[in-house]
Amino acid sequence: MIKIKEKKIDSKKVEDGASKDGAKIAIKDVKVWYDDFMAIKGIDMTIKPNTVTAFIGPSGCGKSTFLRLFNRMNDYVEGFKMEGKIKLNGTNIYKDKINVEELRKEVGMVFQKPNPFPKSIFENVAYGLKIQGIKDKKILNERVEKALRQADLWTEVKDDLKKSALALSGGQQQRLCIARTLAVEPSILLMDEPTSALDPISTAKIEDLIFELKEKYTIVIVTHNMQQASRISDYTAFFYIGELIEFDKTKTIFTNPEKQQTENYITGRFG
Ligand SMILES: Nc1ncnc2c1ncn2[C@@H]1O[C@H](COP(=O)(O)OP(=O)(O)OP(=O)(O)O)[C@@H](O)[C@H]1O
Repeated sequence: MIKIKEKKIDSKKVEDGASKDGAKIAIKDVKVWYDDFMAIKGIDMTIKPNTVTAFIGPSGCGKSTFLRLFNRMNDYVEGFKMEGKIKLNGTNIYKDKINVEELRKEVGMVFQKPNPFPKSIFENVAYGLKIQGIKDKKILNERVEKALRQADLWTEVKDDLKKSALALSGGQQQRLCIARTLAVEPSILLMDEPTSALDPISTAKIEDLIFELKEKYTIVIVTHNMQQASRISDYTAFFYIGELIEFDKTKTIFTNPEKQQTENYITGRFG
């Protein structure tokens, strides 16, 4: 739940996903600067609940910057400035009084390189729950098991929960990081090139997982892998030098894009 001033978004509304217009995330005329450099040049986008949206585009076009806006990760970057509105379930997340910790519970993030803590498998998944103040062993056990099952890792690690997370393979570590994110029960999952450090088998596992997770979550993924975008996403956004060139159903983007620039990019003519 996101707390803004005294107002709360009730969890039913969050689960159902959205504001009156059916948007899970509604982005209106968003601009971003790093000091004087304009990295995002006025973007509108509507992301629907329980969909997978892929962000594609050449290196440096602003995909990660745009993704990181959704959980206010750019706030830490020196020189960062943004204009415009981003509404999550109808609530503007750039209002001063927003509770950023609550926002990050709602909007989980998985990074390019798996980054488990140097702790046990159990402690990694329980971490966010303990920060929330959950101490009851039974509840912790249940939530850890649930998250590991959701991340399709439970059968592989259930007898080794005390083992160090660092002893897992890269692919398992990435699923552990997904479990750690899911444990605090977000409704949006942001993934910044989550499979780029993984082998093809681990990548396929994560892709299958993304497909299953969209039943419960709204997923936004940055990927350089065009086949991956076409395999797993419902919608694709093509960015180029800070602009959103085209945003449409993935099938349309990959079979019948409106813009020549999009076609050039997806057919490998540049980027
Ligand atoms: N912390 C920062 N300070 C200054 N400029 C930045 C910062 N982060 C990103 N930029 C610039 O903003 C632009 C967009 O970067 P961003 O990382 O969002 O692109 P990207 O499309 O995700 O790239 P990649 O695919 O290589 O990860 C780039 O020109 C980049 O150099």
